[in-house]
Amino acid sequence: MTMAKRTLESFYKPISKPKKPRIEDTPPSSYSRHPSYPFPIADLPPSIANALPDLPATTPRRITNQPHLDLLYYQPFIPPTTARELFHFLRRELPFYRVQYTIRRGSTTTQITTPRFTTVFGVDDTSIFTPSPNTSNSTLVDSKTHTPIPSTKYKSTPRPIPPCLDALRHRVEAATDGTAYNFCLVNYYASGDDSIAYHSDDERFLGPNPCIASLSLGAKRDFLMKHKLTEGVEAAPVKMSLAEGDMVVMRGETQANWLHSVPKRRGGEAWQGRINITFRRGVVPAGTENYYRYNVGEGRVYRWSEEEERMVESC
Ligand SMILES: O=C(O)CCC(=O)C(=O)O
Ligand SMILES: [Fe+2]
Repeated sequence: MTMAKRTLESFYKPISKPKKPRIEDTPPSSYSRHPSYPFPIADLPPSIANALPDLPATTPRRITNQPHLDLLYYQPFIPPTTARELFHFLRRELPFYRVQYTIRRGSTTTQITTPRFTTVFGVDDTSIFTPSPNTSNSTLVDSKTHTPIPSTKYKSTPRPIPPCLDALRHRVEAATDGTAYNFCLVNYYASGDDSIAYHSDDERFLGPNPCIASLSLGAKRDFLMKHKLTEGVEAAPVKMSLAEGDMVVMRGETQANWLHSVPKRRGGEAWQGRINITFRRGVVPAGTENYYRYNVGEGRVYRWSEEEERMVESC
């Protein structure tokens, strides 16, 4: 075994002891458990939880200057210090997936790997998790009869929104005219190579004129919108540079008429990673199946490693 080299100078300097964290800096984390979670999910630390009642940080700008477009733009919804802390917290504490699926066109099948990490919590309007102060006890019941859901109702395993995201949901609901959201989808774009292609968020699952609230944390990325272009409609494309803490709410006829995307990006700060959280209200079981199929899938669970500074397979 070789001894670690020390410079001559260092022999005359006292070796600094690693700093012991002060008790008040590191309150013990509490965790929420549920049989559907791959591991317990931490609750928000007081430094973030105590900042939530002050949201939104600004009043939104309403954008309706294009046909069928109805957006609310908060710049920001969450102020910088809290947004930074929330970004690191969620990246570290949530389970993520890199979903693979195949698409069949005629006789050819193509294997697709979703070009970002995803995760989802929630269940559509026809079912509800029984409210319980302890997440681990909450079970799925019919939202009308309150009788237990038969295990055959869903192929997927719906998961209750963990308290750390539920607290955020309450603030977002209060800010968006009391819209009740029952789904929380989270995307993690690890670098500029990660993206989401042009799409609209399907009316079939969300009902007509759905309201979708979309929060950005971490690296700034472009959010592009273009009209689906029905005959005789002239609409200019929209480009927004979404910064940490910003929130865009898409409402009214927006989903029915516009597509949106986050394109791949060279350079900039994209390599630092970006989290996007969308809150939505699913109305039919098919929506639940679709969201779990494409945002959780059946593959491996990933978890952020502070040591390796990347998503690693969780054991
Ligand atoms: O990352 C974003 O800002 C958009 C995400 C999105 O459109 C989606 O998850 O449906
Ligand atoms: Fe979307």
